[in-house]
Amino acid sequence: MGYAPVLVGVGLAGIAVWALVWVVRYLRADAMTRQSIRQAVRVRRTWKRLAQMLNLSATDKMPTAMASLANTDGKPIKPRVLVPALKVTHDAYGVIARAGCLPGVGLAEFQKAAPYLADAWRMTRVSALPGDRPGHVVLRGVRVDPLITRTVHVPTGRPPEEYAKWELGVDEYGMPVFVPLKEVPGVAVGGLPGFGKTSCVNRLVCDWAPSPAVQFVFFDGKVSHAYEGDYADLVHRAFAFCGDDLEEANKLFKELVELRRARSASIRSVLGRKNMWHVGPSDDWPLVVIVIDEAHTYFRDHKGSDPATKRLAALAADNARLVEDLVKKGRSVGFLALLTTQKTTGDAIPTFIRDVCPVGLSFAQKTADAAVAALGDDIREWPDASPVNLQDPAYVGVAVMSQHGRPGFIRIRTPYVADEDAARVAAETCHLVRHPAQLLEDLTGRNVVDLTKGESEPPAVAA
Ligand SMILES: Nc1ncnc2c1ncn2[C@@H]1O[C@H](COP(=O)(O)OP(=O)(O)OP(=O)(O)O)[C@@H](O)[C@H]1O
Repeated sequence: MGYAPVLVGVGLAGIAVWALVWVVRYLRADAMTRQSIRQAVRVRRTWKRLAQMLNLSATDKMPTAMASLANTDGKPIKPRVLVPALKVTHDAYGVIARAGCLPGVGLAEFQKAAPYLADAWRMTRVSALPGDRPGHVVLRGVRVDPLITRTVHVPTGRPPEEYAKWELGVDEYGMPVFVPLKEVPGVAVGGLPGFGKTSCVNRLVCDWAPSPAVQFVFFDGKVSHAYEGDYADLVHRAFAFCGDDLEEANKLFKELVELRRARSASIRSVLGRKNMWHVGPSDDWPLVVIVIDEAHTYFRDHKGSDPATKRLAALAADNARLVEDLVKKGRSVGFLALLTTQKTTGDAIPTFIRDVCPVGLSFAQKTADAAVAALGDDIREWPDASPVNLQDPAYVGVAVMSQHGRPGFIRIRTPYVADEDAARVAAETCHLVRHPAQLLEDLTGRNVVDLTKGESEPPAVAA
């Protein structure tokens, strides 16, 4: 008994420290997070009652052994009402609650109750998703709509922890969205002008630029010279750049196809594998990211019978053939093509290229047909997610993408990357630029053109 005051004192001190931590966290949080903290407190406080009102509880009529032992007066034992255990955390957008399932109360019941939970918790939306462990669900409540909350991404300038992970932004529940681009040969990004395509690609370039295992080449169909356009700063991190000149583009595409063929011819002797992704990109064998912005410039059919127009038409057809080669055969030897265009219809990006790009992303579109061209026929079955609904200026920077491994589409708020930040990253990382053809020649001791002839196996080089 003599220890009781000490124990009470320790308990009170613990509570005081806990309260102090919370007060400091609350005071240091921004206005949006503070509101979420208050909401999280209310969600916890009202959960027991609310769960029962929404039929998210179970009744256990069988008395527990302890209750039976304690029941000495023989009165019937009252059934127990079980309420799912709830762990609530918060962020700037709202709350994240992890709930345990009960007999008869699972994911389907939580999904059914989601609109009522949203009303009770004063949220714009509540979603119920499978939890990270079996028998659990995650309830995500957002107070502000993450899709119309503009965000900014400041690139760290540090190499990415994982290769080829494309961090895109947050979904409509404020949860981070990323796409693994390992083993992906092509990405097609569509959307009306000024809705954020270039900014979205900028982010990828800025995030990956600090890694020497990635080399970039830019095609910008909107400008004649690199210093004029969106890539004026990023170009310093590229081993090659091409503007809207079809002839120059054709030459550069041809060089890239030569490089692709040379890599295919030598990959086994250099890397000891048939697929670069089995070992991952390296400083000597980097992932070659080919950004083709305003792609329609290079592939558009030119109609006319005069010699100049015929020549342009021939170049455009040849460009399409070359890019098809890079997308269809480049994956295993470390090529990734990122094509952006305003309308991903067949006249802008030939369907034989677009249809082999496994990842498709669309910013706002004007018509349902343009949405189908960008995202496939399935988008007709998900009208709520259609990029046609994103034409309001509030949705600049919002894209639609098909869900990986699940039916349906997700909408993503991509962040804005300021030009100054892109310039900073490019300046800090420009010393990492290497021409992949030169790197291959250093590895094999042979010229890229000789390698593609394949008359004999190139000399073996240690991986
Ligand atoms: N994610 C974003 N969040 C907020 N604003 C953005 C975002 N992305 C772009 N913007 C704004 O929209 C403008 C146009 O963006 P961007 O150049 O990326 O569009 P685009 O779709 O590539 O257009 P175009 O087809 O004409 O090249 C930017 O200058 C910026 O002000």
